[in-house]
Amino acid sequence: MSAAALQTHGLGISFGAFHAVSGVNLSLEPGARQALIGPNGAGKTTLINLLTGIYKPSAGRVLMNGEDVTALSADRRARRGLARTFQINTLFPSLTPLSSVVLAISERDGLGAVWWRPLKRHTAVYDEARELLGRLKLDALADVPVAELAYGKQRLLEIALAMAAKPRILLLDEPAAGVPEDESGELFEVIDALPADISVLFIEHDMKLVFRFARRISVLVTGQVLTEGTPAEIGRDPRVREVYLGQAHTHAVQAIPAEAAHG
Ligand SMILES: Nc1ncnc2c1ncn2[C@@H]1O[C@H](COP(=O)(O)OP(=O)(O)OP(=O)(O)O)[C@@H](O)[C@H]1O
Repeated sequence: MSAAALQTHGLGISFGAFHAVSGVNLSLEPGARQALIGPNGAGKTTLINLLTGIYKPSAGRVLMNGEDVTALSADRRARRGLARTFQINTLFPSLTPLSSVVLAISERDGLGAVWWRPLKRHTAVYDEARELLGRLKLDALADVPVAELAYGKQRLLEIALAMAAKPRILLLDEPAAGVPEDESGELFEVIDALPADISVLFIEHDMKLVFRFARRISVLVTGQVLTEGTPAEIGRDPRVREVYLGQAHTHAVQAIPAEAAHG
């Protein structure tokens, strides 16, 4: 059996006496489309920060493709194929999608400013950037300044920038946050259609999107994994409904299908 793309054993972090994440065993299979859900303050972003190496854990281990990367910096993990996006937009508003992706590819390749390159390499970077924009359904908008793009398109561009690093694992922190409902489905369709060998873990509060796109769901509550399973298993788990009751995301409870679509 091949090793999980990403795995944690007993992962935890405390801020003073507060255990923000504790005892987390998470496994992301190759090609996963896995959701990480949980009420506000459950520790989802903190867990992503532990996975990427932004935070050093107080306990436990992180493995990529079976190799222990717990001691590696965020940079080293990124170079091994771990990429992420943030809850908040981090784009340069005056650049175009094409120039943004060209810069990201150049950074990956450790190359300096693109205009100093031999023409052949220069063309290859632009070709790769255009192909990536096409994959993210942004090709028609390649030359429009970022500030003029619909917010859903900006969020897709963030994913394009993460993809420019050629990751094997992609962590998406609320990719549809702030995106109007009519655009968020399309955004997740693009995520779903990313290459099958890329493992995706996404944080998402909208249960309709979670149950439509996740093949597996991990539920985090007060820093611990309450349960993990297929959408069908999670949809019929009364404990999951219970943790959402009384939370700001009460509307999420209604959106949890009794019989989830995926098996
Ligand atoms: N650097 C830090 N120092 C102290 N406490 C922190 C730190 N980072 C996170 N926390 C706390 O850890 C808890 C988990 O926060 P986190 O942002 O990971 O939750 P979340 O599940 O992502 O929430 P949301 O869904 O609202 O984004 C919160 O109580 C938060 O205040």
